[in-house]
Amino acid sequence: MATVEVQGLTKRYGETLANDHLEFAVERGEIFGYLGPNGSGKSTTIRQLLGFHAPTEGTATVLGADVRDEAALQSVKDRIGFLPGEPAFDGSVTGAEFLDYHARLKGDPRREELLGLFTPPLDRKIREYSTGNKQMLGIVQAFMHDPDLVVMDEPTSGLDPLKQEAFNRFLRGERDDGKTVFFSSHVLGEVRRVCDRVGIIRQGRLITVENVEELLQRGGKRIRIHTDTPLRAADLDLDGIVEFETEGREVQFTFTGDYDVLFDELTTHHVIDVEIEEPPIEEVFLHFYGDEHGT
Ligand SMILES: Nc1ncnc2c1ncn2[C@@H]1O[C@H](COP(=O)(O)OP(=O)(O)OP(=O)(O)O)[C@@H](O)[C@H]1O
Repeated sequence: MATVEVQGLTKRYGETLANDHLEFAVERGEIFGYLGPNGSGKSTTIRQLLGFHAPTEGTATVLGADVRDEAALQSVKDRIGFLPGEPAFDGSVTGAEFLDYHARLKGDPRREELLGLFTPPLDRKIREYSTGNKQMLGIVQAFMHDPDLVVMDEPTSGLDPLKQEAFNRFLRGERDDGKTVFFSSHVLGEVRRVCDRVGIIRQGRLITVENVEELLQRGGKRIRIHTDTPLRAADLDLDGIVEFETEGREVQFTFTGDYDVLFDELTTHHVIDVEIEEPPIEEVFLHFYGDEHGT
């Protein structure tokens, strides 16, 4: 049985259909990214997986427990770690006191190991913490009892790039040890660096579940080129160019075609500067998943 199995999961808040008959599974030993723009329904799914909100229709199982069955879910809770999107810390306690509290609830065999990697200032009151320090404290809390499944809502917001990389390395190690990680994000770059597969949600509906490599191939890259004479779209008549924009001697477009063909073409122009970036997530949704999924 998969570690997480979502079966027709549906959640309505009044008129809002926040999750619409979702179907997907997260296998043991994978890092699964749950990607979607703001308000698409990611946190709603997470709240149901953890039993905070009841599904309107459908259900999910987590480590074999049906999320509608409070007793079953309770029996697997100490095998689950959770990092909320906006952790509600009590600012008047120190980081150490916060971890002590959680340790009493579920244990902390990996606390010291995690504090070697993530370094919140434990003796200070949480109200004095920076966003990144709070995030690190939340990460230690989520993993210190050595859970089999960790669910995280936008985990790397606030971490600096070095800590983010340390976190990604740590997650890969957990995955290799057979742990399962489910995390939501609205940042394609965050998901691509660490996830094996990604589910894309938009307006409550699951658009696709893909391997990250496939997603990136479909998503293309945003390319910005500065030339000494203005380029027009017609000068770059290549397959795979969309969203072409020009401003003075700079052009920008999203490219999903063959890089060799693009670079050959560019040798016929005098290029002063080139930037290649991840496309904005909305563009991936709009251009590669199309309007039939609802805009
Ligand atoms: N408790 C609630 N009551 C009413 N509507 C809600 C509630 N929680 C979420 N919603 C609505 O459900 C939809 C999905 O919200 P959700 O928070 O799940 O999105 P999200 O993808 O997690 O967004 P973000 O990336 O901004 O956190 C939104 O339209 C939101 O306004």
